[in-house]
Amino acid sequence: MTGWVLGIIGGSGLYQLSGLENVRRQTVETPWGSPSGQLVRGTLNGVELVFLTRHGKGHHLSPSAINYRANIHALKRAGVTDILSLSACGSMKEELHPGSFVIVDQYVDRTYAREKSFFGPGCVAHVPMADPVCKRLSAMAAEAARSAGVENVVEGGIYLAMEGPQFSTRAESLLYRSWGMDVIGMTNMPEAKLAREAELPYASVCMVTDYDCWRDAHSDVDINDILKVMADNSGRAHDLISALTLVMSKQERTPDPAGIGSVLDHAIITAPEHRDPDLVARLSTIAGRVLSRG
Ligand SMILES: CSC[C@H]1O[C@H](OP(=O)(O)O)[C@H](O)[C@@H]1O
Ligand SMILES: Nc1ncnc2[nH]cnc12
Repeated sequence: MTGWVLGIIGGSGLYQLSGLENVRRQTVETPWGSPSGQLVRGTLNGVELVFLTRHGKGHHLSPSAINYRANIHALKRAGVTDILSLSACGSMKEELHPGSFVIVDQYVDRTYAREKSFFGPGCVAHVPMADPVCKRLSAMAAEAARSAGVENVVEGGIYLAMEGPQFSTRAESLLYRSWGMDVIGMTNMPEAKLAREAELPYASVCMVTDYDCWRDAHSDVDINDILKVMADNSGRAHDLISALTLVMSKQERTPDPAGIGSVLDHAIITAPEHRDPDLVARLSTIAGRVLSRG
């Protein structure tokens, strides 16, 4: 064992992991409600994995209905050290053709109907989000994607997170393009923000399924086309995960060099005597490390 416990959040088209050994399923509840489904634990290449399907069994949760706080809490409670997200996404750039894997490194968050923080009245925290993903895990994921034979692996890119569930209008799509966005999806926010609050390094592999609707009116994004491309992508996503665990199995985990694991040290600004004891209790898994200091 090398200290890595990899949490995997599987998005559209990635509903289970194959090849896991010693599989255990856990139904968990959290102070924020229920996660999307059971946690599936097991080992791959000797590395402990905890898998969660983002949209739940049979894809019954829309992006706005996903309980992102419960998902991140459940993974933290399960002892994961790092989170890898796998997502379907639309492309905003000609060169990011369907089948490309973009390891995004920035976000523009346009979602508005979701709970975005574990903190709130009675315990306020402001964590840094300038670099929203873990550089180390992203680089490892990119390397793993290349060894899985993905033809176009792109390191870095801006993900526009939209509320959905409807796809964008053509005017919106053209606007996001003019902003320089690379890919578009509906789920990585507030997931990445919550992972940061939970002091968990997060990286996101975005698998391009379509050109949204900016490019060619004859091939506007369509859910059936997305699912066909995802079916192709999911084999490579499995190979990527396997390659990533192989690297992890040979490398002892050290704390994230960017300090993500201690980001709450200076983020909580509510004076101890003004903290809401109920919220503090709900925060014990996420922030107990610092809140217990008083
Ligand atoms: C099924 S296409 C739209 C859907 O797919 C993406 O979800 P995920 O990130 O979980 O793969 C996208 O964000 C939308 O929610
Ligand atoms: N074009 C698109 N817009 C938003 N989410 C997506 N997921 C996959 N393709 C998408």
